[in-house]
Amino acid sequence: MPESTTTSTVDDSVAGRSVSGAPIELAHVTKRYAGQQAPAVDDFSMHINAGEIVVFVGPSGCGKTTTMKMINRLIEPSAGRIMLGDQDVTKLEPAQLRRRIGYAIQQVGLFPHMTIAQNIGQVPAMLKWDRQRIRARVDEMLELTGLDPDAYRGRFPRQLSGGQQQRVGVARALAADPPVLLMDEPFGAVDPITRGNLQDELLNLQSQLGKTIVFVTHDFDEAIKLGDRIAVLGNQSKILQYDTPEAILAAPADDTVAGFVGSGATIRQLGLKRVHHLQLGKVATAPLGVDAEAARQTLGGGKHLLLLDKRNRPVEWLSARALAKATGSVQHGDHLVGDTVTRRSTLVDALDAILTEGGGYAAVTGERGEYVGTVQMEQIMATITEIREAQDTTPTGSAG
Ligand SMILES: Nc1ncnc2c1ncn2[C@@H]1O[C@H](COP(=O)(O)OP(=O)(O)OP(=O)(O)O)[C@@H](O)[C@H]1O
Repeated sequence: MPESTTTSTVDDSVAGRSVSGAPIELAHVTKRYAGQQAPAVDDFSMHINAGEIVVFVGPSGCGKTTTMKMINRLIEPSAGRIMLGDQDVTKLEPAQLRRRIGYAIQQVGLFPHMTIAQNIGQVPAMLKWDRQRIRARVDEMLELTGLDPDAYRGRFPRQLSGGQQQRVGVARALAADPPVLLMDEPFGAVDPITRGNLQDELLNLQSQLGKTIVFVTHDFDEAIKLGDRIAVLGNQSKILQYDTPEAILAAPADDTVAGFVGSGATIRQLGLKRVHHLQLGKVATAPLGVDAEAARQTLGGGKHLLLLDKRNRPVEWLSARALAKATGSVQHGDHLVGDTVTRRSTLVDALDAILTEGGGYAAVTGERGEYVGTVQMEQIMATITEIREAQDTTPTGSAG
């Protein structure tokens, strides 16, 4: 007798990553809005692998959001079929669909009169989980998205920064452990530094969770950073190219896609490389409150001392010049650490952080924000030179 195979959606196609997501299949999907001549989405077909992040990128009004919202039936397709694993989404009950598909959007959409815990626990509550299980899940989700449960579960949305609200939005979308996550410009409304951090956190989370994620953005650099695959869409959601970021950058399918890749191609290639591809450097570090004389010995001939808090997180830079005048215990540096990167950050993020910091390098932090090393301007410049040299020797059109 053949061994029974489950209809489990686990797929090990994403190398080295655990996968809990389900594949999505869109077949000949069309959307016609009432009163519109042309369809907003015209005969769209796509297979999305389980456990991958697929980014829809394209000009405003091309149909990205409409296409995505048909997957969870916030918009009903006019024609075509959408399968989630082996289930036809049009045949699922709305509650079942919400459990299977998490949803995070730019406007976040947290309920202002509900606490953070109530917001995150909303779908589990709808699914009638018992209170203890909801409470445990809320705390787990807050931890996972980098918010201290004790500090945040009882707060209201207005008591959080924009970036923290986005984290709660992601926590809420993940609360019922759906295999699929739809994200519509979820980081669109925050400043560039917070945005870079949220992107890093999403990648970190995804490496643990392996969901199937459909992500909509206008921003091609965001697509390169997050996407296992990018779908470049034209009008009426026509798929101009659907491939890995590397393949699209190396060989854009047509002039429109090439226009997206644009003249900043070298910088964009830099967006494919991550900090973990580089050997991290070191600077002298010392805890806040260090004795000035001991700090001078630690610094030796270095230009800057990096001051760390109790949890080894970088907080302030202290220049050799300022340290020379210091006496007693050092409580402050001469400028705050403005931006840091993680090993998952791209070299574009690293370049940004280095320019923000102004000293020729930026601190790299680990999973809990602790200092692990530095990335230096010279390393970025060397990588740019390598990319340019490779471009000069790669014949056009070859996907290297
Ligand atoms: N409810 C609606 N009724 C009629 N037309 C609509 C409706 N929603 C969207 N459209 C039209 O459908 C097309 C696709 O819109 P959609 O919001 O999917 O595009 P998009 O690529 O997500 O745009 P953006 O990047 O600006 O958010 C647009 O021409 C839009 O005007």
